[in-house]
Amino acid sequence: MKTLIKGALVLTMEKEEAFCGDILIDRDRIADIQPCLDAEADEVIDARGMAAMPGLINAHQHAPMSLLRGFCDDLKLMDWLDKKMLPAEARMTPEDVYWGAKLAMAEMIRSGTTAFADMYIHMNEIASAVEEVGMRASLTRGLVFLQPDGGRRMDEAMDLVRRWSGKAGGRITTMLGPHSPYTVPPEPFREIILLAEQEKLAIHTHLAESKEEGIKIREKHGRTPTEYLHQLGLFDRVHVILAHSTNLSRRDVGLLKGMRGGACHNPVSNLKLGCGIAPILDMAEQGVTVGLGTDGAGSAATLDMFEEIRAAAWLQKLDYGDPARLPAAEALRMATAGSAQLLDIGRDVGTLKAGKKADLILVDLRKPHLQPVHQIHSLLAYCANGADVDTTIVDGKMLMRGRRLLTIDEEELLREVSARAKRIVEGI
Ligand SMILES: N[C@@H](CCSC[C@H]1O[C@@H](n2cnc3c(=O)[nH]cnc32)[C@H](O)[C@@H]1O)C(=O)O
Ligand SMILES: [Zn+2]
Repeated sequence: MKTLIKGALVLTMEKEEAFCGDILIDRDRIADIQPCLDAEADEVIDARGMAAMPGLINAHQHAPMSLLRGFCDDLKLMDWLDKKMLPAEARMTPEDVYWGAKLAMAEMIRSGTTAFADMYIHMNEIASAVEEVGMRASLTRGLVFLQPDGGRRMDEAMDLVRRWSGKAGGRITTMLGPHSPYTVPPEPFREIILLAEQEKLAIHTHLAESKEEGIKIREKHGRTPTEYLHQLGLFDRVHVILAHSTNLSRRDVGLLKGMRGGACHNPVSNLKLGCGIAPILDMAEQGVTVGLGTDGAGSAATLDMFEEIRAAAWLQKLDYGDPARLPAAEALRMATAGSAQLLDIGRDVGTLKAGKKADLILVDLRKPHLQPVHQIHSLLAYCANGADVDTTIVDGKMLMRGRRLLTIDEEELLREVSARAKRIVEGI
């Protein structure tokens, strides 16, 4: 199966400049990108007036939390989590999680996201939904060690790894997910790191999201959350995704130097929960990879990565009082190549290049807010919204075309989620 995309404004993210050109997709991979291709193809997409760019990659998500969107906003992080999210999650059945994950994927595909990293429960259902829908995902079972559970969570974590690593034609990968410094004590954290080393798995965790977390960890361990994880050996032994990394001192940033993986910045969630501005430019200066994510829709509100790109840029400009900080092209790079590196799939996705997987989107520029086209990076970073995405392709397969979802029955989806969401939050 060959698809030829004709006449797009192509932003490869490999080269600085965009150019008008054609993209040939052969099965799951990009076969060629040239100003003009005269190739045979089973399907030709007329992409004149559209920008083609790598699919956006959401490097930190709790997909089924879409069922909890808008149910308890404007609360402090720890209250939000302990009093609202955890009780609601305790009521979620595996089927709820399946439909919640599908709801999130419908929104992600509609807004140009092609891959995501997820940490949640009932991972078997999330993996099945990913397999069915056609997205790419790095999945982890979130591990919280506040009460003894007889090893159930760890068993589920390894069950996910054994069952699903490399499945769905390689679209699904897995990691281990110790939730955070404040929910995982030193002993289990050490064991997880050891297991990750032995099994060659990466780790996905939350770090230093709120000021309260800093106070908690100092009381318990006499150090900052970053020092705590550093002392456990996390940064020099395995590939890690560090979600948030909001409250980091200069010294903390120094401790990340040389780490594999990097930080996933979630600016909208940080803004909404009043958590602070992550020092992502300091991290990047130390050679630490920075990617972008939304966090679950419970905290972030939407899963539109264009909002994150914009918020990331705005926050750095505001923080430094300097509009030259985090220019448009760099913010776009974080949401594509940066996040791809965090998911450890940078060889295959994150830029458009012959030989790489065909994970890409077409953004329709024929709209008043996206004209005229002086500077395509600026338009995409500062003016575009998820709703401007016309076509979403993952692994060479069309998941949305002309804004119509091709692998999800939206009517059925909306029916399922409204009844389930109501039941889950009743009385909380
Ligand atoms: N609660 C699960 C394990 C954790 S899954 C991932 C967890 O992260 C939680 N979560 C979502 N967003 C955030 C955030 O911003 N900070 C901290 N935790 C979050 C989410 O509610 C979910 O409980 C259990 O009992 O086994
Ligand atoms: Zn999170």
